[in-house]
Amino acid sequence: MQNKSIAQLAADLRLRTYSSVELTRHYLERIERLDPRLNAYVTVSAEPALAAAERADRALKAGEAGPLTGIPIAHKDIFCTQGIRTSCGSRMLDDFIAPYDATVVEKLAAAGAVVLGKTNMDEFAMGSSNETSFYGPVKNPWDETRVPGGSSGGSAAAVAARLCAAATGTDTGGSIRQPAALCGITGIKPTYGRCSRWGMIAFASSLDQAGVMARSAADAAFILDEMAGFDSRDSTSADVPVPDYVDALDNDIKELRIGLPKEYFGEGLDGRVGAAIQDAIKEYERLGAEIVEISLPNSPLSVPVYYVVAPAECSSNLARFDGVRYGHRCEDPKDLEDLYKRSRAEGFGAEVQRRIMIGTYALSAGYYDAYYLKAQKIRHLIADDFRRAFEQVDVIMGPTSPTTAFPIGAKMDDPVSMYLNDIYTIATNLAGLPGMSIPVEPVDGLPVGLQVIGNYFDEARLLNVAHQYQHVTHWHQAAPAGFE
Ligand SMILES: NC(=O)C[C@H](N)C(=O)O
Repeated sequence: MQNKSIAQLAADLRLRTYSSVELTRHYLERIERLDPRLNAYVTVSAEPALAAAERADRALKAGEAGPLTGIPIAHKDIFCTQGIRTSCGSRMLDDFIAPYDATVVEKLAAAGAVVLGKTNMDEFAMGSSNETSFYGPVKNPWDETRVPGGSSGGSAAAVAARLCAAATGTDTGGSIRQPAALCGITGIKPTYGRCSRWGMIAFASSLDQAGVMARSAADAAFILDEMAGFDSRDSTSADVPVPDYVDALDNDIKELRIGLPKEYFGEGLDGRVGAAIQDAIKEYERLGAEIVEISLPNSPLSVPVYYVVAPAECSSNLARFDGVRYGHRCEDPKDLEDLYKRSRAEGFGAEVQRRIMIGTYALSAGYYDAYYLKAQKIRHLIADDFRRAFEQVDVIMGPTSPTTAFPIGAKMDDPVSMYLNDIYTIATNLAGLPGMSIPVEPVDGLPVGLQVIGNYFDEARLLNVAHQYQHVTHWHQAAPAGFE
């Protein structure tokens, strides 16, 4: 069952080949048996999952089922779930149970999806390897000595290891696409504002966006169909009509114009990863696409710009965790200042503390113009590069990440080399554009992701372009040994 697509699972559920309760028990059994190897889940919510599966079975019997009714999924532990702990990968929220569901959670529940549990992640989504989690690193199912990427590493590993049919993720600088690439799955970060951020714990609010991690573009389309849309509770939510993503999958891609930014194929890119990407692009040429060389001249500045803007917003967003209202509170504080200081020092891990300090510094009087304001100006230049590129091409392609999955521990002492994992993904967030990662031919048995970037609100085209590749290749179907 775990290798079937969402469309196949939905068809089986309708024909009563098995019930949603049976399917849910099957996944729960796999999680119990296999997840101790991976640490992909922080919380498994077996009881509510089985109750939701029973409701789904009743809806299926009554003929009231939608495409996701009874399909078991997982949520990144950054989405608030009423009654189920939401830790955000942090000691700060180790015992936090939200009194409400995030809009994305609410929408998927309304569509009948069953939630198996909450997936591990880098603390407050800060990281590219899942090693900053308070709950310990996640292992990559393709090689358990390596990282799964991050910050949505638990979701990526759970999808790759068939411990759920699909999962939610969030992407601030690459957190859906990079782990999708490193775990050999399909991930889509929609346009900023496409999915509601309400109830999604904030890291950098002008960049954060929810999206989908699945085994194929078709599966992702089914989930995004239900997740996307305007939400009046999120002031940055986009009031733009949502097309039917599943309907668009089979569109013809002949004469598709693909832009290859020269900056994405230069120094820093592993040669064999680059060759795998070039092979995938040749496949697109065989499908009738036209290749255009383009330039995104300001994209090399995206990592430094991000590491001013994201920490600045993080330092402001994370100020709310003060030990007073909710979150970790230190024992026996002497006075209010002691309460703040110790609660925050004990509740936040090293990477989160580093970002709060960088952000506070960048926003402080006297430095604001030199850092934050300058970064915002360059952010506009980066967005302008894309605007010009999309006058010439329909989509942009390149590698998602410069290397395959690296060994656990390899980059933890060197934050800059960790940050460079997102060299190809961050510009998309700064511009607010949608991006995807899809698996291509692996290198030494380790997955490689092709990144596809689209114009604003062009998710339907991204999913269509990815689906057409997956129609003629089988990389997305490969399962890691031991998790088939
Ligand atoms: N949240 C993200 O998109 C991940 C990015 N690597 C970061 O550490 O900020």
